[in-house]
Amino acid sequence: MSQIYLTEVALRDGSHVVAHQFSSEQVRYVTKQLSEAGVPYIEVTHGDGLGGSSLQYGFSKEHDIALIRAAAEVAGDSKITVLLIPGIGTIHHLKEAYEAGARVVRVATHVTEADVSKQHIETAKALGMEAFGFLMMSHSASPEKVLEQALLMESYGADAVYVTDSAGAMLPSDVQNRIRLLRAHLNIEIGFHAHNNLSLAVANTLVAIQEGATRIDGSICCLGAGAGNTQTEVLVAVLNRMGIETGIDLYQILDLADYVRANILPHPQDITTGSLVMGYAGVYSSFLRHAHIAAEKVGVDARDILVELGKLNVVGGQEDTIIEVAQKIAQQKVGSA
Ligand SMILES: C[C@H](O)CC(=O)C(=O)O
Ligand SMILES: [Mn+2]
Repeated sequence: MSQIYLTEVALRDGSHVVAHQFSSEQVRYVTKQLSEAGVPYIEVTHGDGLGGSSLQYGFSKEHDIALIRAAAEVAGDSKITVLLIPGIGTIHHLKEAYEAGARVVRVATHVTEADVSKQHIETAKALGMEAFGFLMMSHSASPEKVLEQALLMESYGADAVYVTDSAGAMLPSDVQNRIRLLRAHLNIEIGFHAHNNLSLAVANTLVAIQEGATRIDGSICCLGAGAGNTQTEVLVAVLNRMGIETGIDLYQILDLADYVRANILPHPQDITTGSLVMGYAGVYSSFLRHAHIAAEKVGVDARDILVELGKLNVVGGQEDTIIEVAQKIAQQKVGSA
């Protein structure tokens, strides 16, 4: 079986969990340990990507560029990766990130909107970066639609395309159908990004690998939005047992997990009722914290908000809808009392 290349996403997807309050010191320490453990790709950005620090998504404690620079200083042989959602992040942000030391970009679009990634992928390639497409909310489109959109990213010059289970809603058969179809038709590598909202992240990741994905995301201690991602240290142990090469040292990654658990995690990354309902209803994982805040503000059940957001097929970038939905539920409650 081919070598698997892991991207550690705790310093980006985990940014949602810490309300985007990572400091340069934390980023420097974690990046150095990840690099020494042999993790090849380390993603460092605001949870919503370059330019995400805003009223809509939450302000960062420190500028993305300062965090990227801190990581790049200690990254050794690992590559610093950034996430960019066109419209939130711009070409200007991408060039700044490159100058600060980022060498890989994942251009993330909603699964039906790959056409907006063209300019960003082409610019990244012109800068000499690796450029990957990242199709968010892939559970919500048919395998054929995911393939159509992945082919667009390939035609723009992407080096790989990720099937992204943003809501942690995919069943193993959903992963199998999508990765199998992509593997049969793409000439570039395929990646998979999971969320653990239904406790399926490791299992789904193994299905993706079995179907030919060679680029996998993990977050140490599950430090990612919702219930977190595929837990890096668990995945490394499982892949070791299966004889699949990752180049990552198990004991070093376990030591770092102990550090992150003791010093960074604000709370254990359990599958809470909120995150479980997200997987069940197919809601974007980074909405969890916003839904809890809206529920408390308006005095309604966060689960009702999440179920309604699932029905509305709300996508990333529509965070302002969360409070509107909460208010509507509160009004309905008053009306029916
Ligand atoms: C901006 C999102 O948090 C990207 C991501 O990690 C996902 O869709 O999942
Ligand atoms: Mn994610």
